[in-house]
Amino acid sequence: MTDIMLNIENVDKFYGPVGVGVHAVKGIDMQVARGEIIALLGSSGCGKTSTLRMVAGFEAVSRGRIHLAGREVHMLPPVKRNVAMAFEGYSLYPTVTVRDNIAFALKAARLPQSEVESRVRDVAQMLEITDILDRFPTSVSGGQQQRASLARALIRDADLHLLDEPMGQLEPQLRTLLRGRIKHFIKERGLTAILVTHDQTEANALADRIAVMEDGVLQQYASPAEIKERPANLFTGTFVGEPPMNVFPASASVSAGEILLNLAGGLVLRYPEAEFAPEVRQSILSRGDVVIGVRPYAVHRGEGGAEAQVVANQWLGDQTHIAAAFAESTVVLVEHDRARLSEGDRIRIALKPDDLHVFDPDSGMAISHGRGLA
Ligand SMILES: Nc1ncnc2c1ncn2[C@@H]1O[C@H](COP(=O)(O)OP(=O)(O)OP(=O)(O)O)[C@@H](O)[C@H]1O
Repeated sequence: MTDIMLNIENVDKFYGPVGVGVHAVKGIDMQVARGEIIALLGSSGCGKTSTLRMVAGFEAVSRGRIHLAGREVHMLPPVKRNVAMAFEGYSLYPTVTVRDNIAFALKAARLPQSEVESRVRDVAQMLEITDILDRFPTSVSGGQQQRASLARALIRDADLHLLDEPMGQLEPQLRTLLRGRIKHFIKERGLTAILVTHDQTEANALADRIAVMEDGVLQQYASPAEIKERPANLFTGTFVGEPPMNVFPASASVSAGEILLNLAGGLVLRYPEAEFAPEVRQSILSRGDVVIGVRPYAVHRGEGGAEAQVVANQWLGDQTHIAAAFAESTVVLVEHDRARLSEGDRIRIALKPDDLHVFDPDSGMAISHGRGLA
């Protein structure tokens, strides 16, 4: 049986009166296992910070319940929840050194001095802030303050660690280095952590599971690989993945043993019926109108296929992004080598059944991924 550390049950957040105010979080259900790292990922205003703050106790829960480590906590004040939190604006105490800021909770818990010292040393080394430990917060940079705040949270023995955009102010190189170290630190100590981020690279690199949010709704809660391979709906399909998934409206029909996907501009993709499982065929054909999605890495140039006309070709140093006019829209392809293509060149592109994601155009829900049902 999984050991559940956090259980968020049907939680809503209204700013203002329930049912009337801003409905920032809508009926979220989420469980986090002990030792798991979760990323709350979504665009600005999707409700991630509100969710985190309700778990921490800084915002009241409008509806629903939250259990942490077997205790019902949603009515408890923050100090009674045993949660450690690092977030922007959660300022360090200006009158004590960075070292004393980081050590504060451990000293308050009366841990032996030698243990406090060694734990501060470890976390400071991990976050590359050893050299500023004896300075005061106002005399260090924003990025250093952010790491000190992160250290202060990570050093604590808490049931849950909440990290809100913990690396937002750091240089990309340092962020890449620290991501790996922070993950190792959390895993080595068996901590349970929720990270809020709008950076999908960070979510993919750090998290065991990603909770994708949009418009206050939990859109999908799954491992990074599953979200990429089996997006639950058009939103996650197009939000997660860089460059984003290509999507095209299509109407599906069958003719002479072939499935036809009729795209805009009279473009028709043809597949032998046997390329799709019977239940997938039936599901697609019964709807007729669908949206098909294909990841840029899965679009291949070659013989056969459908024609597209290059509108842009960019070499990014390690990969090429090609954009081409296709089905009265644009298709983006990623290739690993430099492509000798100019604007206006005609290419043929193939979309394999294995790489097609099919969605319901009304609900946005996934119908199939590759040859199997969603
Ligand atoms: N105190 C508040 N009063 C009224 N509305 C609020 C308040 N705080 C947040 N909101 C609204 O609730 C919604 C969700 O906000 P929230 O801060 O949780 O989103 P977010 O995904 O964390 O965004 P960001 O990444 O920009 O911080 C937004 O529409 C926001 O304007």
